[in-house]
Amino acid sequence: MRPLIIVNPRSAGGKTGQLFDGITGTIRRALGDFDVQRTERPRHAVELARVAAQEGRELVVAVGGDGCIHEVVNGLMQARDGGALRTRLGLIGQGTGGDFRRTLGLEHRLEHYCAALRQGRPRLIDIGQFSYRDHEGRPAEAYFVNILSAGLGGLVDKHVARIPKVAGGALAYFAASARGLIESRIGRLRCRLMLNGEGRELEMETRQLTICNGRVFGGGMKVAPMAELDDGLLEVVDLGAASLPRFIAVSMGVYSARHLRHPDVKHHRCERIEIELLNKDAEERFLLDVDGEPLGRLPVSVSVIPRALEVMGPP
Ligand SMILES: Nc1ncnc2c1ncn2[C@@H]1O[C@H](COP(=O)(O)OP(=O)(O)OP(=O)(O)O)[C@@H](O)[C@H]1O
Repeated sequence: MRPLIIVNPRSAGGKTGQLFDGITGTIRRALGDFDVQRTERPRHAVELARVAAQEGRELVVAVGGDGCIHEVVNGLMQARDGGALRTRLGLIGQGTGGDFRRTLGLEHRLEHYCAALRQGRPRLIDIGQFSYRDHEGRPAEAYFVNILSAGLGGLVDKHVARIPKVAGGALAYFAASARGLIESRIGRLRCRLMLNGEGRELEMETRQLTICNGRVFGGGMKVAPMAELDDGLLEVVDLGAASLPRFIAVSMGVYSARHLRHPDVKHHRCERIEIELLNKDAEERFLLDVDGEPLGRLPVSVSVIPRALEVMGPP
């Protein structure tokens, strides 16, 4: 069957919708004939990708930002649960963040994306599976491909989603981050980690705990440079509970991965982690950021599914 291209026309502040027709010729030269579906609403890409995999398509390409990739991965994984195992994921990054493609080693240029689709190396990568509470407090389950975090990141995402991006994505992120920082609360967490069949329990105070399959989040922050997409492991990075000025200094270090040498920052490794928030009064401000999307809140239980999905990486 022909590849399906799923386009989020709203990504990159709506630029993708305007630009896509202009790049179809280049994509066709790389892929041959394909079908296109544009998303009509949030989470529509989950449905489109699931049906595409159930129909037996060999390749589904996400054209959009990290949110679009997240949704397509969720659709492919839902289909995989029903036995549709062989659909590969391809990427043409169009969003503002581009965090997942950085771990994959894909440069943000159309010819590089097309080369990966045409002659790329299919990589079998791990996928995170998690159960959580949605914004209304109802139990829910989903998958992530890059990074799930609890704390400040989810609060920032919530504000990003509410700020109109007319003034530009970067300004919206800056305003949302500033507001998130001011409102940020320290979470008192109880975590249970499993590695090689052994469990251990940790209590910690933190403003941000990240559970990483990929390396980069927040539009270029190298929070887990040690993460490998296919090692069957999750890297857990705790950014600590410092006062705001010190926490901001730690966070700035994440852009160059300097944070790992900071005494406030702790690193753990696991195959599974359960996280519970002990100070329930912080619940509304200690939120989940999942592949850049504000999905809900704690408690969360996360496990890695080793080598679950094939992705077209660079040649
Ligand atoms: N037709 C649509 N109308 C409104 N929202 C949509 C539509 N299609 C997808 N979305 C939503 O757009 C959001 C952002 O998508 P995406 O991540 O692809 O772009 P971005 O935010 O520009 O990029 P990045 O996440 O890399 O910064 C997602 O939450 C997705 O659910």
